[in-house]
Amino acid sequence: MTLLEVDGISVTFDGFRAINSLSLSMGEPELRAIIGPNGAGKTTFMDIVTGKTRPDSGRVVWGEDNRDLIGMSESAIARAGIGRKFQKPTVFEDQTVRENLAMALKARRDPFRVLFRRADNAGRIAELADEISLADHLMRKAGELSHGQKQWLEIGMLLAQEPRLLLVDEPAAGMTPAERGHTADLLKRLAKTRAVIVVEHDMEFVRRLDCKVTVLHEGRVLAEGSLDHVTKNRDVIDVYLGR
Ligand SMILES: Nc1ncnc2c1ncn2[C@@H]1O[C@H](COP(=O)(O)OP(=O)(O)OP(=O)(O)O)[C@@H](O)[C@H]1O
Repeated sequence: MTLLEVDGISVTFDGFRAINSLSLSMGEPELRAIIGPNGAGKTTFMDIVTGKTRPDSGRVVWGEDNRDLIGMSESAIARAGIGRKFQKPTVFEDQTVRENLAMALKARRDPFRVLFRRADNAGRIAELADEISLADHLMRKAGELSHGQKQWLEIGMLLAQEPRLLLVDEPAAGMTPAERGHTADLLKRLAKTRAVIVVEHDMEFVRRLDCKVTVLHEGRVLAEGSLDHVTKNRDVIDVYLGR
């Protein structure tokens, strides 16, 4: 089913059109990589979907009841089920992995959870830690983790919110090759039950994701398809070679 339908959005900053009639559709579940040269509009696209930037025109249609997200606050969009992972990890370094995950679970405002006071928080923390491969690190301070582990912890904290769509910005940046492989596997696993959009420059990483790729250029979709398909596209080659 279609979870997110971005329909003809445009944004202009001081006369410069950063997003130009961009349309894109995401299924649930689906894993999608968004690539594109610097300034292509990838960050602005995520800013629009998460409510940080309001487009001048177009619609962002969400979920079964076709709700238009435009005009909704960032927090309302997060509550509707869209989680965003920024490039830099923002975990609480002085807290343990367990405490970070517990805080993220507490932040989740689900009326049913409040009503029934779910006693299985410890169980959920264990599940989350397992999912992000930090089960053996629950008592460590987040500040002691490697860069990759911090990124996974933050993904775990987002998962505590049970998002239906996860936007992940350059997850492979700064990671060791082993961490990159692990992160690709994690994202592929997560995308089996939800929608995951990964914005990434590292083509080797995108190849490992083995998913549909959307190439952005000058604020619009230049090509879409498998990585092999888009990298054979003449327009894509020209853009990447700067011709
Ligand atoms: N708030 C703003 N004011 C003015 N121009 C902006 C603003 N935000 C983005 N832009 C411009 O819009 C264009 C798209 O930027 P954006 O950051 O979305 O690209 P990107 O694909 O994420 O690039 P990168 O890969 O370098 O992160 C760029 O030319 C950028 O300079």
